[in-house]
Amino acid sequence: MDSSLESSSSSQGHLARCSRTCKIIVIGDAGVGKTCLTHRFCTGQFPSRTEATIGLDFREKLLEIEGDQIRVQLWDTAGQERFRKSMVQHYYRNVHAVVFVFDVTNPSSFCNLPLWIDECRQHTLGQDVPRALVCNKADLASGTTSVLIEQGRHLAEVHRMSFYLTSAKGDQMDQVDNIFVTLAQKSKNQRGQRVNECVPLSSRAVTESEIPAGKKTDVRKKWSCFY
Ligand SMILES: Nc1nc2c(ncn2[C@@H]2O[C@H](COP(=O)(O)OP(=O)(O)OP(=O)(O)O)[C@@H](O)[C@H]2O)c(=O)[nH]1
Repeated sequence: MDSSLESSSSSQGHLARCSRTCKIIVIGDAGVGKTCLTHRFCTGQFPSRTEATIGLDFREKLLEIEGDQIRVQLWDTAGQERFRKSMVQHYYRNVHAVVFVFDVTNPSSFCNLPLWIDECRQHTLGQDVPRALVCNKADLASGTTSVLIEQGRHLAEVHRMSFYLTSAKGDQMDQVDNIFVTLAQKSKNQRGQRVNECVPLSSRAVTESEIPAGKKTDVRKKWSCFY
């Protein structure tokens, strides 16, 4: 596992020859910090302002993992039911990994996790798809939140997911990186067992045309890491 790549013509050239895409969806209640986590991973910054996600925000980052270039596509989904209804099918198509997020200061975001896990199951995502459970806003954790954190750990264990206690806002960038890099690595290894070669860009699992209309260009303008 290595560093992420800077945007450069040489890396983009190589990417065109040999690239794998890893689509990771980030789901959970409204306001738990999905946008902030994905933004932090892609830019290294905590956004100064966010608005409720409508439908989907799309961000991506190029990683080099064990000598292979991986295009990590993060699908930051809407937490509010009214903003996600029409998009749910898009979220789950060709997913390689899933991140469930709850907010350490918001017990109901934890109580709702079984609903999110169930939604995944209904879209035929089995337990073999690498998944992580993230307890976010660790910078706001206090004595009273320790029970929720332990419950989170336990739930992750029951569902055989990795557990992370993170803050999109805190100093430790590594914590946030770990979530996505580890999932991308697991997904790569899993797929490597099935297909032991690079997937050409033109036939990769998630093509840009699959990103819902209206999301591609404006999101890239705002968020993309290497365009
Ligand atoms: N203190 C603290 N605040 C955070 C953290 N992550 C997010 N927030 C704040 O929580 C609020 C909601 O964050 P978002 O990232 O927009 O939440 P979301 O899950 O994407 O929400 P929806 O798009 O509505 O589903 C914002 O005011 C963020 O500044 C964190 O790690 N620590």
